[in-house]
Amino acid sequence: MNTLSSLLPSPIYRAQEIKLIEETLAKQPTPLGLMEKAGLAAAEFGLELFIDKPVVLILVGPGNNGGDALVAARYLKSWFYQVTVVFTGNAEKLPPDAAKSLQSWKDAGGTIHDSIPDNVQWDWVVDGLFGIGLARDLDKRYLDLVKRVNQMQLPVLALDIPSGLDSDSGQPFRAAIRATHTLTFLALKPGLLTAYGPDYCGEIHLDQLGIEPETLPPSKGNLLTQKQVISALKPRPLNSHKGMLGSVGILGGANTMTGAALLAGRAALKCGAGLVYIGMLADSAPAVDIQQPELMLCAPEQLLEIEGISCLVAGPGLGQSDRALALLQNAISSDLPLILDADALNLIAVHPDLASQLQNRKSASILTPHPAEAGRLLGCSNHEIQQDRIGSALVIASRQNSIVVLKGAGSICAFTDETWYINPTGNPGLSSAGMGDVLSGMIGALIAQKLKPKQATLLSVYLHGAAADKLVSRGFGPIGLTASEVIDEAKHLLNNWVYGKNS
Ligand SMILES: NC(=O)C1=CN([C@@H]2O[C@H](COP(=O)(O)OP(=O)(O)OC[C@H]3O[C@@H](n4cnc5c(N)ncnc54)[C@H](OP(=O)(O)O)[C@@H]3O)[C@@H](O)[C@H]2O)[C@@H](O)CC1
Ligand SMILES: Nc1ncnc2c1ncn2[C@@H]1O[C@H](COP(=O)(O)OP(=O)(O)O)[C@@H](O)[C@H]1O
Ligand SMILES: [K+]
Repeated sequence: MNTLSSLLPSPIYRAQEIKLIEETLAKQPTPLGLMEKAGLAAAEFGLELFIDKPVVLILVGPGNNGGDALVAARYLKSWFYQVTVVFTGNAEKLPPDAAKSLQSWKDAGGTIHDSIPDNVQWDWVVDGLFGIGLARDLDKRYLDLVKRVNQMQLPVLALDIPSGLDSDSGQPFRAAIRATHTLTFLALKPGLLTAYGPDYCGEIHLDQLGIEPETLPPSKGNLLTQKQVISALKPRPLNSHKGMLGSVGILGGANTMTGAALLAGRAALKCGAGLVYIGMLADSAPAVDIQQPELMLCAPEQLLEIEGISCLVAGPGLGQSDRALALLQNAISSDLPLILDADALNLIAVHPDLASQLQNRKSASILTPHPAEAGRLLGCSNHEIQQDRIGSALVIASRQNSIVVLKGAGSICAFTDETWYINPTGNPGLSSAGMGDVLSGMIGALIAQKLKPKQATLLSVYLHGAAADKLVSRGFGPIGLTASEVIDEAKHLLNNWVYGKNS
């Protein structure tokens, strides 16, 4: 069994893909069937977690997730746990493997309750109501069970996925079990990792049921891991100079939003760009950033004339004025790698000519929308984006011929070749103004230092979240975490990853 942080690059499959894999595996002869393995793995994990907690409530649903729970119940009973099994479904309608598991449970002397008994104090709960087969809102009977379990405030081990959570989107179907632990089988599912998934899953563990990951079909989706993102990093040559480390140009900072451009610039500087220029639109733009005088501030029109810029970031505090529009047009028509955030995205959403200009760019474009910006780009609501974060990110990537980072818990990085990644780092401390500006500056810095746009994007997204996680682990958040703190921590982590020092 693996914890999330110990996973190597790990494939993520949507429910339909998992079902196909399951069908293929079911045809192969193995000493133990998949359900038996899943139930045993769950019971063993329960034993590991709750060895001193003997009284367990097990909820069994109407499909194969319920079958897993019945197998777990049988093992736990044989290990002298006091097991109460609740099954409210129709035994006649159980799928064949689950029906066999029910029979084995009964053969082992197990009994079934058709509702949660009153006046019993359980130590923990196994949630085996629904797994990847749930595709519609919970009906009242299951909704009541879910709510009742959530009110118990007990440790809950969810099998495969917390019941009620959509395993593709991470959205609850009206309600979902709030698990303290989720043991997922065979491979990761996106719903565990993005949108509300992390809120409902608790600690995620994976049991591959003895199936070697290499034998699984290739997946378009993968979990981002530290090992993968840092593979492109290498120490600087001793004989380096600032010209080798690239220069980033930031376009933004209109009236009242100068801070956004400064944050992007400081992030670019502290993530290693050799030179950083900021072209600010504000009427009385500062001539210098007193806190960070290394930044070179200029008029935005002047920025676009500077020779030797390696990479442009357009959007932090850009505003949507005519001047902003004209500058953005120029930025898009440049042949530099381009990161577009915030108002640059909002302008593209309302100017189809800009959108088509973007589609035809020869060099890399990286779009970093949050869900509301993504909704504007696709002409739909924020809610619709969140219902299908992966699909939405892929559509924007394909329509705009761009790399896309759909931000928010479990950020999705999507590419034009239809591959996608989910980022496991980050926390609610990042839900504060300026964090997106920092991310765009970081991507700019890494592209300027000659990382490939894909690698620069994946590394920045992972690093941004990892920096926030580190700060929270040291008590600097999540409440009140600031974008400036994230910049400094990202610098430390990056040095640590390259030079292996606890700097
Ligand atoms: N993948 C693997 O390799 C392995 C998979 N395994 C396990 O199988 C699980 C998938 O099993 P599954 O396909 O039977 O689906 P599951 O989640 O149990 O639910 C489907 C049932 O729920 C019902 N139902 C749906 N919505 C409902 C509603 N709102 N209200 C009421 N009922 C509703 C639906 O009824 P129907 O829609 O057909 O009328 C159907 O009866 C998977 O998550 C994992 O735990 C392991 O055993 C081994 C390895
Ligand atoms: N709850 C969260 N968990 C993980 N990451 C988060 C969370 N909330 C916000 N973030 C991250 O913080 C950043 C916020 O960006 P954005 O909304 O554009 O902020 P701003 O516009 O204020 O700069 C994104 O990278 C996003 O993924
Ligand atoms: K479940």
